[in-house]
Amino acid sequence: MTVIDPATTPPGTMPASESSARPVLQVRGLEKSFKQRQVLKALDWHVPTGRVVGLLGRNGAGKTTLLRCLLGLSPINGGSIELFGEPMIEPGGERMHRIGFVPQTFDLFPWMKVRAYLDFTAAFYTRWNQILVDRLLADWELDAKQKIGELSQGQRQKLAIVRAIAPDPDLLVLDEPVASLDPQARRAFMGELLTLMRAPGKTVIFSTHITADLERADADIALLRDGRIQFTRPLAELRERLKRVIFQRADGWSQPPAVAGVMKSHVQGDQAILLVEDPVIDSLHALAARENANLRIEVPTLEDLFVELA
Ligand SMILES: Nc1ncnc2c1ncn2[C@@H]1O[C@H](COP(=O)(O)OP(=O)(O)OP(=O)(O)O)[C@@H](O)[C@H]1O
Repeated sequence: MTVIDPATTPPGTMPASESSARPVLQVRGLEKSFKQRQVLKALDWHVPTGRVVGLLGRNGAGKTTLLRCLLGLSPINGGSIELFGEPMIEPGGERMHRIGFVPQTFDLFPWMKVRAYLDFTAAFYTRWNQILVDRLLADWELDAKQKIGELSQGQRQKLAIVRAIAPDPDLLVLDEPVASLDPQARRAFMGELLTLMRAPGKTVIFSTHITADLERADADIALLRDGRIQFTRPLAELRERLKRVIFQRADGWSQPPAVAGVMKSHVQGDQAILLVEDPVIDSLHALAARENANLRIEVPTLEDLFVELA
């Protein structure tokens, strides 16, 4: 498979219309290694206030590592992180009241009952929304009298989400928040997320492999690959600008034909399949005629994009 990195979009940049917005998060040159394994490499990322951002990347790409570094939960080896315009050095302080975090797994306080855990947590926050907590417990069928240790994985994830949303955070960070949820719960959760986002100044960053959820949230897509954020772009813009271009001919292809704006390409059977940004349709037709090939241009699904790019 031929891989050509996007030339038009430097890693971590935002579309011009958004780059001037006040960032909730600004990362510059972030380095993170575990012993000899470098996971994040000179990573730059800019997330403006008021967006829902879906962080995509293959297993082991470093999504959890990145989210933990952003929140000061994992020490970094280089670079800088600013949250709400201030350097992130360690978790804690007033700023942490503005951040909600849902970790990938939630296995704290197994001996505590759901209600006791939430009451205990509420005491640390000035903006705890008890009405929302009670509504979500009822809607998501969580038994307040049950011990956390006796909850299923999905129920724990729901509890972690309730706990993260209740303090009315300005920034909500979720690490695969819906992995254990059934389709109904996932849909309800995305609904809550979007409701939360309607308030001005709120930002959500969540990692996921479930592309349907990103589509439901109409999220910006940030792709983490090779230790860097390759791009952050609104889903609608990706849909509009990226096309799947397929050249087919009986003789097949030794390599995909050269096309301006190619992000990735490969040969499969008698087809050359290219992912192209802003394709020039007339040029593609001319190329197909020269190469004696049939041409097909498709709008890729987000899942196609993820498979091609990640
Ligand atoms: N505590 C750790 N010690 C050593 N290596 C680690 C540690 N945490 C993560 N890694 C390594 O860092 C890399 C990135 O892991 P990470 O969990 O951040 O990936 P991810 O993108 O969240 O993956 P997934 O989609 O599977 O959850 C992996 O190679 C992993 O083995």
